[in-house]
Amino acid sequence: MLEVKNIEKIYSGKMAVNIPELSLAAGEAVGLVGNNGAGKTTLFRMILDLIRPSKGEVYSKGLNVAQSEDWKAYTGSHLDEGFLIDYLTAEEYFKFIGDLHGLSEGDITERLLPFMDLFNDEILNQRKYIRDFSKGNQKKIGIAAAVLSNPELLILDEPFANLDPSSQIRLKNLLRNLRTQKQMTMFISSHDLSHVIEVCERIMILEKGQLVQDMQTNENTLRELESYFTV
Ligand SMILES: Nc1ncnc2c1ncn2[C@@H]1O[C@H](COP(=O)(O)OP(=O)(O)OP(=O)(O)O)[C@@H](O)[C@H]1O
Repeated sequence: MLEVKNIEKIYSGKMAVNIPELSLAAGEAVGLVGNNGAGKTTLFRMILDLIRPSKGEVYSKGLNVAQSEDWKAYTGSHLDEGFLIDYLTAEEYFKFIGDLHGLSEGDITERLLPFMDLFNDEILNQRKYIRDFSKGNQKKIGIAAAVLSNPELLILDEPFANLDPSSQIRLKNLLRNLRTQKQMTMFISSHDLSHVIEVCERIMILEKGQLVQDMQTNENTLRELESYFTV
């Protein structure tokens, strides 16, 4: 589904990302963990062609993301609130995204149903612009918009950040359901080790721009990660 080949990103002479090889199979859910500044967002930005690598290429289903637009039709992503249109209401934004994918109002309503628990009556019918929502609620809007098109590939940067504990658990369950019901391929970065392990069957550790570990999740993974990050 996704292949990264010999990718490098250099900022002001400093290597931010340096990954010779990385691939995600269709249907796989992969968690990306790493300390602040490890390069997670930079990697996602290159995968989504939001920034160009200094060297190397990203292929989505064999298409070079820098040379094709076709991958955008089956890719959903939310990296930060910059993805949102903050002068729209949540409903207007969902309609905008739905229109891009040819969805009717009925389709949008139906596809938002699994988000009702997560939305907690604080997102729809609020008569306010996205810019006036809390950071956590903006994140919920962004994640729902990313999932709205029922993408084959879903990329989320720190989806659990800024969410209260109940919302984190609801989001975790929602992502797990998307995996099992729709076989969505997922690439998710997180500082929340326990949640990301529960959603993803494979975990990669990024350190100073390099992939230093790539492991299948099992009952020991949380302990292994905690000991890795204990300094
Ligand atoms: N536009 C930029 N200009 C210069 N340096 C940048 C830029 N974007 C990122 N960097 C640098 O690249 C490195 C990786 O940053 P990145 O934001 O990708 O890390 P991250 O793993 O997502 O961190 P965090 O967990 O704090 O969000 C950092 O050293 C950062 O300062």
